[in-house]
Amino acid sequence: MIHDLSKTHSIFNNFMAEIRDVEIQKDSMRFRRNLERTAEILGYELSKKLNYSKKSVTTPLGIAQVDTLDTELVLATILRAGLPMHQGLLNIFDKADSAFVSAYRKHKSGEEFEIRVEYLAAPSIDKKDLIISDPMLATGSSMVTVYKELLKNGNPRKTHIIAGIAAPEAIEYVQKHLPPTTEIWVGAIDDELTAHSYIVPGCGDAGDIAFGDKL
Ligand SMILES: O=P(O)(O)OC[C@H]1O[C@H](OP(=O)(O)OP(=O)(O)O)[C@H](O)[C@@H]1O
Ligand SMILES: O=c1cc[nH]c(=O)[nH]1
Ligand SMILES: [Mg+2]
Repeated sequence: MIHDLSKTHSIFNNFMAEIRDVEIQKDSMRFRRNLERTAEILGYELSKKLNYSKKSVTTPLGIAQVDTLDTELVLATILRAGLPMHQGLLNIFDKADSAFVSAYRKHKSGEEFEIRVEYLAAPSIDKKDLIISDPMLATGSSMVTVYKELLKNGNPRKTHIIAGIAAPEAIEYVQKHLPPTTEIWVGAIDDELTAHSYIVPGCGDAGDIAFGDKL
């Protein structure tokens, strides 16, 4: 199931507009903070689909019955660009465990590349709800590769994908390779990919904007 927050009028779209804006992007701290707050909102929307049960809370004046979260979560993200979204998710799911996976495009010839994973630091994800965040879903190959890598640590009960901007190709690819129960929470779905697999209009290279050019 796909949840596209651009379809709803909310302040969320102002944050997405700033993420895309080539002038505002020059302020990398603002870019990172905007990714963080989009993840907070996407995570909040996702939280409505998790499991809750009533608990008694002692207040200074009595006992309150509150429906609180039961679902055990693992928040996974893809280095580098996923880090600000990861922080956003941790801001709201503060009891969750974290998983970090690196993924980068290793170019073979011209436009062709494969995804290389060289770092995985993850807890058991067995029977937990797995949330994988990444600001960009372009071809979807980083996401699918990382998901498969995480399966070395168990089988999640359910998987959620949180992304800022997605290309239609990536949505199709993720849906083909992840279980049918997977839910995709996305800030916007754009038109197309360039020959170098960049999203158009997208926002450019999210990792470089957030953290600077790499050699
Ligand atoms: O859907 P895909 O075609 O796999 O592309 C999307 C990936 O590209 C970006 O990372 P990048 O490889 O630029 O690494 P970075 O975070 O270090 O910049 C982005 O954060 C995704 O991980
Ligand atoms: O458009 C894109 C595609 C991959 N990675 C990015 O950061 N942006
Ligand atoms: Mg990048």
